[in-house]
Amino acid sequence: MVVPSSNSMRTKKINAAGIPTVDFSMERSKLSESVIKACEQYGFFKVVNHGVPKDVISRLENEGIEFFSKSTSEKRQAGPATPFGYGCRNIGSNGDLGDLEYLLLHTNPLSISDRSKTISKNPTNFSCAVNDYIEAVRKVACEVVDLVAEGLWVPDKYAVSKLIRDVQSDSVLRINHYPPMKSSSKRDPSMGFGEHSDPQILTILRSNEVGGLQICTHDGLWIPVAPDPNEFFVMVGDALQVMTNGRLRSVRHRVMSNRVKKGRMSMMYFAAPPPNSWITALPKMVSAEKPSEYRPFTWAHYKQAAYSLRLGHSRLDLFRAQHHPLLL
Ligand SMILES: C=C1C[C@]23C[C@@]1(O)CC[C@H]2[C@@]12CC[C@H](O)[C@@](C)(C(=O)O1)[C@H]2[C@@H]3C(=O)O
Ligand SMILES: O=C(O)CCC(=O)C(=O)O
Ligand SMILES: [Fe+2]
Repeated sequence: MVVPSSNSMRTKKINAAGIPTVDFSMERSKLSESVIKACEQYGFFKVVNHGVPKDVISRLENEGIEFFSKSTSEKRQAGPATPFGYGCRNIGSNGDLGDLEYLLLHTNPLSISDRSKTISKNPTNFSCAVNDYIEAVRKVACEVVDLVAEGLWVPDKYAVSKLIRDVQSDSVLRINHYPPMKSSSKRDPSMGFGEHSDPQILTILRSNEVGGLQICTHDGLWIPVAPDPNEFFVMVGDALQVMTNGRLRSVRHRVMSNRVKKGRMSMMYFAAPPPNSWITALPKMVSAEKPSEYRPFTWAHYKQAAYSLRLGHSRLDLFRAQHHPLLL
């Protein structure tokens, strides 16, 4: 497959099978090594043998199918997404558009139960499906960051997962639906979700069997990701890049919609710390030879910056230690 790179329009034949797979049933020391390798190489990998029960995934998937099959006016009752709720075509509030509709939810159980009333005729079923899914993928996210800490020999192994498990955690869940493109559409492929990195610590992504996701390598080449509804994909987010002082870099990604009969549905858990947490390099990642690349900031500061910028902005650059506003 020939995939143009976003900025340089370079093209290269890419083997989609090149994406690393991490098997959670592997022996622990090998496991942490392979997580670090995948995170360093791509900031992206597939997890197999993750232990999340199939019904936890299918219950949320069915809720998503039911919601997105409603009429536009019914769906709009759950919107607009400011930032939470139902959104259609607008991604955020700064003019980014995509060929998708979505539900964005805060993972706080009270917020979920409140939102459920406008999303489903059976809010209890909806909240249960969402809460069970969040609990399961939070475990996967915490396991991944613990493996990262082990692989980097960080003394406080749970320093990062503690933030994700915190009751004040600002994690969010997003369900995206990319409707199938009409065969008369001239724009083939079209941009489902534009190029960006996720601001949080880590993203756990699952989709149905419809593809479209592409990741960008550190050399600027786009790789299509073959969908796998039974497994999860992990993405390194901006906050983990800062915590590892740039050793792991957040992955830029996008979704292209193609002329397919079925729509793509994806569900992302974005693992985030509480708003008042400081996002700084873990002490183990800083030395005289490798001083901190970023100025200290809280998650609330970072989110505020992210939400005031366009989707594709390389917002971490604004927090570089040597960054000077006049050099913008
Ligand atoms: C254009 C935007 C949408 C976004 C907030 C932002 O201003 C920039 C970051 C975007 C993003 C990307 C990853 C997640 O999908 C998301 C929920 C997030 O935390 O940051 C979205 C935001 C959004 O859609 O509200
Ligand atoms: O829908 C997808 O597969 C990815 C979406 C995404 O990157 C996001 O919501 O941040
Ligand atoms: Fe994303």
